[in-house]
Amino acid sequence: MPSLLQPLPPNLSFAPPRTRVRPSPPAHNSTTISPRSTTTFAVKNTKTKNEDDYHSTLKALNSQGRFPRKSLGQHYMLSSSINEQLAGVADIKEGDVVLEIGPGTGSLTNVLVNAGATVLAIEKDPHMAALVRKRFPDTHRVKVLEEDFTKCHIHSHLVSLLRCKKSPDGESQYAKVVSNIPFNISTDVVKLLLPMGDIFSEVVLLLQEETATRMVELSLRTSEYRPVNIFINFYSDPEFKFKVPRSNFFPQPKVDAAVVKFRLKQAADYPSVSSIKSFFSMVNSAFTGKRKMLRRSLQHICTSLEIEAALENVGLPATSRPEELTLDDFVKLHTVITKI
Ligand SMILES: C[S@@+](CC[C@H](N)C(=O)[O-])C[C@H]1O[C@@H](n2cnc3c(N)ncnc32)[C@H](O)[C@@H]1O
Repeated sequence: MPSLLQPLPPNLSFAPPRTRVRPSPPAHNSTTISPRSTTTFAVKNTKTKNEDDYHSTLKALNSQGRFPRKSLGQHYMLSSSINEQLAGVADIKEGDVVLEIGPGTGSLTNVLVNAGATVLAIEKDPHMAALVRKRFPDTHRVKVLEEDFTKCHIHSHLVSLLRCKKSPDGESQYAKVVSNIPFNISTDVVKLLLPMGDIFSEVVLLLQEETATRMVELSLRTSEYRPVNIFINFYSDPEFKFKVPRSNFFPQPKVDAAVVKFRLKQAADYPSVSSIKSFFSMVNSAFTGKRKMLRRSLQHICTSLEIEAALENVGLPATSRPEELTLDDFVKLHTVITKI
């Protein structure tokens, strides 16, 4: 069986970085590292204290003799100040329980632990999981699970961790999620986490910028408007926090990133529908078939005449298409249709 991560070929090991200090402005510099003379990874506008992260990230990778794997979305964060901002967005403080998906070299984990959190870190890459375990030997502060997040039973892991942390007055505590996740599992992560308002109060994710914008902006009446927008707003209040230029990652991705904070709703605050499963089944059907009118795409639920009547009943034109309906409109339509 080939190793999950390919060892660095000898001619592709990371060379010691060359550092150029710009004379102006004095507080900022530009550091350039060349794994090969033909390839250049540059970190611009990072403050002097972030150089540590830059060097330690490469040192950690070198210590494993590993080259970042594209299939695992391994773009490591080089700026400790961005990691601190991520923790700040989630307001991490002493005693918090935090889930981190994909800790990588543990640079964000370190910031979370320094802020006082207990971290449950889930890492798919066995080499990186071993690295994080070695870096944080205190298993009371950092618990590392070597698993694929999209397949693990996160709910049971978190529930037992939170039970140990229950406050003396018996009040339940909520965990938080803070993660720089691989871009290719963003939608899966959001779909898994947002309905968990019973254990998480907020989910702070570093996402591809385009995905972040699409998840937060409603884009009603555009082809960008999808069932996932209905899903996100059903379970949370999303907020675009800040953009992260691609130059802050190693290796540098082809796109910029951005931080989104999802404040999770609790079940009592979800829009009132008779069945969440049947609601999302209707929403998904509504969006099948590009630019189809609802009176056609929902025909498997009831007749077109009944759908037209239901649309008019909730104050919408009989010719409505899914991209014209807000979450509230879908909720009202579902209520009327399920009574037919
Ligand atoms: C974008 S890197 C971020 C690493 C680190 N958090 C940082 O900020 O430098 C994504 C990390 O997620 C891990 N990963 C990829 N797919 C995963 C999955 N399905 N479950 C858990 N971890 C995964 C990768 O191995 C990698 O360490």
